Amino acid sequence: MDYERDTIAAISTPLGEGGIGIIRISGDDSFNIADRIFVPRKIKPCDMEPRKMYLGDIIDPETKETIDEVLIVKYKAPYTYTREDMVEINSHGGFTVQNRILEIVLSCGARMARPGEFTKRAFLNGRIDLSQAEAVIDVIRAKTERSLKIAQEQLRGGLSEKIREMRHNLIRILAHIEASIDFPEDDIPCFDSETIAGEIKKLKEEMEKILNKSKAGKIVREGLSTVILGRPNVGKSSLLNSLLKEKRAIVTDIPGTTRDVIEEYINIKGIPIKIIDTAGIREATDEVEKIGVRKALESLEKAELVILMFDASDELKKEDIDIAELVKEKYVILVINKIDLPEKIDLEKLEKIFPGKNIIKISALKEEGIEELKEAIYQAVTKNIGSLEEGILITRARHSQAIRKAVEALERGEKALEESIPMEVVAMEVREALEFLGEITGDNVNEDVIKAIFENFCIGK
Ligand SMILES: Nc1nc2c(c(=O)[nH]1)N(C=O)[C@@H](CNc1ccc(C(=O)N[C@@H](CCC(=O)O)C(=O)O)cc1)CN2
Ligand SMILES: Nc1nc2c(ncn2[C@@H]2O[C@H](COP(=O)(O)OP(=O)(O)OP(=O)(O)O)[C@@H](O)[C@H]2O)c(=O)[nH]1
Ligand SMILES: [Mg+2]
Repeated sequence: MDYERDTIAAISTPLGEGGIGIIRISGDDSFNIADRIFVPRKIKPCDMEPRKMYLGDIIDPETKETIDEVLIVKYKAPYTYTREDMVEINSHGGFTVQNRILEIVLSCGARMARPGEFTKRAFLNGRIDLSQAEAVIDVIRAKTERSLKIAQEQLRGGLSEKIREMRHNLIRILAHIEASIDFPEDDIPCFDSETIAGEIKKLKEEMEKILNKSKAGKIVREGLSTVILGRPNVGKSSLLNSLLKEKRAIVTDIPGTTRDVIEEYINIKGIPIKIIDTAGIREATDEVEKIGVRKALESLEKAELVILMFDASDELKKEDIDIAELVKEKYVILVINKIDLPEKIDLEKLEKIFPGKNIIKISALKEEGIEELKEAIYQAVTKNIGSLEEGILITRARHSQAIRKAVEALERGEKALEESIPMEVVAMEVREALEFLGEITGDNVNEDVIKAIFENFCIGK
């Protein structure tokens, strides 16, 4: 796969007020551009040692106007992030100053980098594989220390190693199969179909074990989406606020206050939980509220966990029961709010609707029972996803799909073995499995997939 060899530039730090801002340049022309726009205090860029910082000024080569006092670093290929010549300009961190410097760099012939293009070049130049490149953005977006740890492990090459090892084993199996095709009369025991079947089974089980934890991986990377549902005024927004410990959502005693869907992350023991506050569900008459209710129902569809809320200080109403019907397919935590007020709710009736289900009693207003609720959410997560601790964790649907397809290919291979279909067919399936695993590391992946991955990056990465 080839790529454009032009020189690219971007602001790699967030735009806005900051101590320092970094503008990055990568490509053959990087050092030339630096020479034209940097006036050193002591050493000219062409005489600068790589990876050393030098002080000087960025000037506009047209007007000779000084733009900023900066530190500049030169990186000589191939020992760089992209494996191309690179320059980093450490300017003051300000919107105008950084943009001005970028414009000057571009006017000297660099092209604005597309999202993820530096990392894409690191991948295309073979410094990192595709799963490591994906880990770069996962590190940046990690929501909890647990997410970060897993992303760092993947960036280090942990997943790549595992995939390489499994591919190596597949190649070994393939060699056995091919030997049995080429020399069928040689009755060497380790080449018989039973041994091959055993080897395939072992590898398939290993892949299945990884797949079993893919849900956990996805949750650690993306968060568990948890929707708070209930009829108007039960205290959904109050609960969101007390979980966040800030007044994020509007709370009033008017039923139908929340209309938009509000999403915020909380961290429960290192697991990111996306809490979604929604409009109270009822037969709305108001046009805006109707849209809110529709959005609430859409959130329910996508949610992995439902916090179903009832008002302890009020009777169970038809609306409550209708909502209970809606969540039947979901993992539900029952919450009774406003326990600081006299209890009016018919708990027995509620228990009948949800037999055997634990009910958590809280007061969102007085912040009582919130820790118990968090513990229940954590329990729901661990019940749902199992242990996070040991072994390799895959965090992306792209990875689990590839492994699933590899497992399916191996299953077809096993079936062919059982049915004594020619060994060539078995070999073909093993080769397929090999290719699917190669999608993860990018050894075998099409350009559209690569494009889609890097499009999701931020600019300057
Ligand atoms: N200023 C700055 N800070 C940064 C980065 C950067 O590019 N610039 N990084 C970027 O995101 C991260 C660091 N990651 C990096 C990874 C590899 C190489 C690199 O040059 N690798 C070469 C040389 C290895 C070596 O000297 O040991 C290589 O692997 O061949 C640079 C940065 C975080 N902080
Ligand atoms: N006494 C008491 N009042 C509460 C509690 N939680 C919420 N409230 C009150 O109940 C009213 C409704 O609270 P909200 O959080 O806006 O309820 P909601 O479910 O988001 O309502 P909608 O957005 O209209 O669906 C407000 O007046 C809150 O102060 C609680 O634990 N105890
Ligand atoms: Mg609300």
